[in-house]
Amino acid sequence: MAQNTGTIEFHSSLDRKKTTRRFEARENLTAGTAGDIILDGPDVHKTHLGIRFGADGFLVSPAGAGAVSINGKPIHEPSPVTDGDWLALGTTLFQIKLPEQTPHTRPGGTNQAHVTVNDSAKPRTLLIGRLPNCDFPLPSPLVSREHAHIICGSGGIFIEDLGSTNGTFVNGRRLEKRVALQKGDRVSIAAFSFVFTGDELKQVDSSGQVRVVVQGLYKDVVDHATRQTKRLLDGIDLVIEPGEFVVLFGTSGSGKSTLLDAMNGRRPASGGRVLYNDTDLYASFDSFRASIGYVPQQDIVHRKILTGRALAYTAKLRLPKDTDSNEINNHIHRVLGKVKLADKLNSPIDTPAPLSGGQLKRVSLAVELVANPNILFLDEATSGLDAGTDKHMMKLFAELATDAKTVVCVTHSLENIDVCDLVVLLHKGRLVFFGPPREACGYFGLERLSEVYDLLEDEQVSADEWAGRYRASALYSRYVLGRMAQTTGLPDSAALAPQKKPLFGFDLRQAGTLTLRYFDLVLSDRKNLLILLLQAPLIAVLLGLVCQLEGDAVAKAHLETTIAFLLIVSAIWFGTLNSAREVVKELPIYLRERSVNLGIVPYLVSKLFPLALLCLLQCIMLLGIAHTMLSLSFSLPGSLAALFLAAFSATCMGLAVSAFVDTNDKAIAIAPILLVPQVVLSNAVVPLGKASLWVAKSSMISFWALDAMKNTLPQKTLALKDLTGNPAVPLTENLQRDLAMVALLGLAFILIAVAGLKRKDRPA
Ligand SMILES: Nc1ncnc2c1ncn2[C@@H]1O[C@H](COP(=O)(O)OP(=O)(O)OP(=O)(O)O)[C@@H](O)[C@H]1O
Repeated sequence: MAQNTGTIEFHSSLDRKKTTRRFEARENLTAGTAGDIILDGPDVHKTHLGIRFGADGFLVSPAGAGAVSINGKPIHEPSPVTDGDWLALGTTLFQIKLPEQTPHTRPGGTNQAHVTVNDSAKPRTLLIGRLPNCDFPLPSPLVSREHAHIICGSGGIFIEDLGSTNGTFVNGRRLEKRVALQKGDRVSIAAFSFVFTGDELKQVDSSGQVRVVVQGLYKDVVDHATRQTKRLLDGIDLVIEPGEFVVLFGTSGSGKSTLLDAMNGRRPASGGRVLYNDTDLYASFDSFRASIGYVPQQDIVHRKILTGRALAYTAKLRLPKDTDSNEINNHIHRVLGKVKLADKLNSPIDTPAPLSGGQLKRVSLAVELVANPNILFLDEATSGLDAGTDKHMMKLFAELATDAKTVVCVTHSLENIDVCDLVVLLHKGRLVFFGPPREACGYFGLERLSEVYDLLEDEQVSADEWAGRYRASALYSRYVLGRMAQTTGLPDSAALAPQKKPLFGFDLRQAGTLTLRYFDLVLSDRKNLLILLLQAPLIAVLLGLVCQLEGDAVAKAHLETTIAFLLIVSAIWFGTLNSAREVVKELPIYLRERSVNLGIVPYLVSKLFPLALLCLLQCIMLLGIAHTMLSLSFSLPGSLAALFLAAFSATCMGLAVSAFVDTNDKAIAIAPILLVPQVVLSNAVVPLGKASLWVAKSSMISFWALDAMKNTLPQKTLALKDLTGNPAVPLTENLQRDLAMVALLGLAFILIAVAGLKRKDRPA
């Protein structure tokens, strides 16, 4: 029997906005940026689509010149749409939902929710990608244009990744080669999950939304002070439905950050489980990595560059390689609009007109939203903000949740907690309340929720008792047990060990983007750059004014050796101080990017290349001025090579320091500890004994660089003998070997820097 009314929903892939319209029978409407139904997108026309509801359901057709396709097939006439279809208006995809219609497979077609892959005896290859014209369009910025192939042949059904940036995963394992799909296999691409039923790849979640189940979670650590095992979380059970905004609060030290990090996989729990859409998070972490948004307490944005540029670099680092500049600009406009900073696109984050604390937090949030995550974790994202800004931020988080993102936020401020769907209250690592905020006061018998802290601190009732009371409550039955009952069994993938990140993987594009960003940062901080560039000429002029090359040939040779020593020490000083803070000063950003997809080697290369250029400029000025003022007799190319290599190896030493420490102060404090031995063991200040000579040869840049400098003196100077008959300029090795040793030490420091950064991968 024909229905009199029908509802159609358009879920935008751009911002996950849902647009719903109820139709009367035989009603005709248009959709577009100025149609009866407003649908937005970069190339959506004012009236782009005609829609008619009748006895055959919904029929859509192009209403003007704009291209329309359904599931990748262009249409020119009225064509039916069914639940789960992907409708493309230009390049903007909308998933159609027909709430009153049972989902079914389009006959002979490729309905997105249930893709029949072996309905043909003929071998065929289906393309999965983010564009509408794919056989299998997955509208997410994290999906590559040509992401994966499904190959249906007589030997079975295979899946193959096409070199995508964010990977194709089968049962939580990133695909490295073509594999045959087995019944029950879970395929994940970005936040989309499918189960292979034998003849269908069935989408198990809609539009990539995330449902979180936390079951029996506990976390043990060894307390460094007492050497005893300490339980930070105990028996945590929660279920968060897709699109819910959940606030985590509790007394100080109650385990909020620990729980947040256990739920997002940054610091996994010791036991229990965390499921995202019924898939074990820890076992399949790599498949979720790119689609989890995380805003830590510290800002994750470089302050020295323009807002739009900071976001563009993030987009280039996180989005697939084939994302073009138009798409990146669209994403930047989308996220700045979302965090209500559209007018700050070309504003500097820091000077001359710094963004406010709230605006800075919103930029950090925008950084995370660039990849359009489906689940967003915010750790005290409103701390330090005034009450008004806190309110705006909380409302913003609630709006993000209405865009079908699951949002979990730790906060201390309870003033604006009403805007969230559910609150989690922790006390001494135990769950003492999980339910709607408006029910919390009634549950605890309080007038204001802020009084709950005093109630919990009252030692008469222990944390275990509070947890027990909650487990016995109707709220626990409704919000934990009731929801938990809808969770399917633990998937097989839970048994898998997480894949290790390759240590020496090198992504040229990533290295290029990071290098450009680093150049941008160095050039934006003009005052600092000027100070760095002025150091060398100032020292060179000082040397030129103080030193006089006087006396006989031997005295002059000794003086030139002393000047060489001073130049080498200056170069080592420049190199170390140029780099000693370069990692640690951006540690929160490094850690966040590393947790997504940052490679250690591309990261270090991006630092080394600009810093090498800086060293070269400094050494040219240092040597050029000193050489001219003092008429030195060192060969210019040879001595420049020795100076530059010394400065560069010292840069590597500074990076190694920066990679191991966790604060700027520590980096600055350690630098002299490394620099003083370079002076003492250079073989220029004090004569070296057997042991000290061995230490100098095996670890001192200054020892080999000074020997290299001396080797560039003219032969007649090197042939001079002093009064005792010994060479006036004693040498240890020839120039090539000296330079090779300096380079080798630089390489060793780079390896130490790699080890320091690798160490930071360990969860706390
Ligand atoms: N690695 C660790 N070893 C020992 N104790 C730890 C470790 N990590 C956290 N803790 C302790 O566990 C407790 C919970 O820490 P967590 O940071 O999760 O609390 P929180 O509720 O977020 O605290 P706050 O509100 O003060 O930020 C704290 O008492 C903390 O000192």
